[in-house]
Amino acid sequence: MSQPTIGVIGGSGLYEIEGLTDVQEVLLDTPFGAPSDAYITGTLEGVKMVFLPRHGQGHRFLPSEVNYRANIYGMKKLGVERIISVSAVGSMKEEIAPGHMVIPDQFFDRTQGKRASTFFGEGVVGHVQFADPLCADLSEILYQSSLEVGATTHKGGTYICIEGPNFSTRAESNIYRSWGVDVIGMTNIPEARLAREAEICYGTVALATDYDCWHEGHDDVSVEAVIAIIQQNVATARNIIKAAVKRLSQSRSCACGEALKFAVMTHKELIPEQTRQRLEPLIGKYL
Ligand SMILES: CSC[C@H]1O[C@H](OP(=O)(O)O)[C@H](O)[C@@H]1O
Ligand SMILES: Nc1ncnc2[nH]cnc12
Repeated sequence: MSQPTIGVIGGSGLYEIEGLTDVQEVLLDTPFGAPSDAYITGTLEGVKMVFLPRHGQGHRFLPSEVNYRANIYGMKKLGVERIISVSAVGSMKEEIAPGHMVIPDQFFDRTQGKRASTFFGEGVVGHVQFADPLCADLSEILYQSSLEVGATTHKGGTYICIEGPNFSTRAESNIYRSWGVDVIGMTNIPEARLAREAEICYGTVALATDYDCWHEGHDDVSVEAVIAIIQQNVATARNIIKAAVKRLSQSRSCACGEALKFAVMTHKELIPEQTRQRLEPLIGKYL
C-alpha cells in the first residue's frame, strides 16, 4: 500500500466510525488467533482507515480477554502505520473533569501478567525501547485535533492500566493518586507494547468519564455514569478522529517505524522456521 493507513481502535462506547466511504468488512485470522471483530476498512477525508472495536461489537470481551496480539497483528497486515486508540478513563486529578480529553504521554503498568503482551518468544528474543511508550508526533496531532474541535484537552499525563474488570478500591485509588498518575483505565498497556513491537505509532485519546472513587464530592465510578459521559462525548471523539486523520495524510518521520532495528537478539540462523513465518510481517524486513 502506498498511502499510509491509519488505524483506529475504538474503546467503550465507540463501536463504529461515521463518514467512511468505500467501506469493507475484513475478517482476518492471525497466527495469534482471532481479532476482537471484523476490521472495517474505508476512506475518511481522503485517507485510508481501518477501524476495530477493541471489545468487539456489542462489547463482548473483558479488558483481560481482548486478543491484543491478534488485533495489532491484523492492523499490521492491513498496512496500518499509526493507531489512534480511543479509551474511556477515570480521572485521578481534580482538574481533569468528566468530559475532558487527555492525550497521555506515559503509562504505568498495574496489569497482572495475564495478557499476552509480546510477539516475541518461541525461539526469537527481542527487546524494544519503551521509555516513551506513546508516539510524540501522533500525540501532538491528537492534541491539536482535540483543541480544534473545541474539547477541553489536557496535554500529556500518565495512564495507569489496571487489570480489572472490577474498578479500584478506594485505598488503591488514593495510592495511585499519591504516585502522581493522571488517568486510570484497563486496556492500553498491552496494545501500546505490541504496537511498538509492530513498529506502529500509538497515540491515545482518553475521555475522562468519572473521578474513580477517590473524590469525596463525586459519586464512585459506575458503568452507568461512564456510559452517560461517553454518550455525551462520543460525537466529539469522532470529530477528533476526523480532524486528526486530515493531519495524518503525510508519511511519518518519527522513530516508531524502526523500533525493531536493533531489538532482536537471536541469531538469524537460529530462529525456528515456524516462528520466522509467523513474525514475517513484523521482523521479515530485518531477516
Ligand atoms: C466501561 S468502564 C471500563 C472499561 O472502559 C475502558 O475501556 P476502553 O479503554 O476500551 O475504553 C476501561 O479500560 C475498561 O475496559
Ligand atoms: N475509574 C475507572 N477505572 C478504570 N477504568 C475506567 N474506565 C473508565 N473509568 C475507569
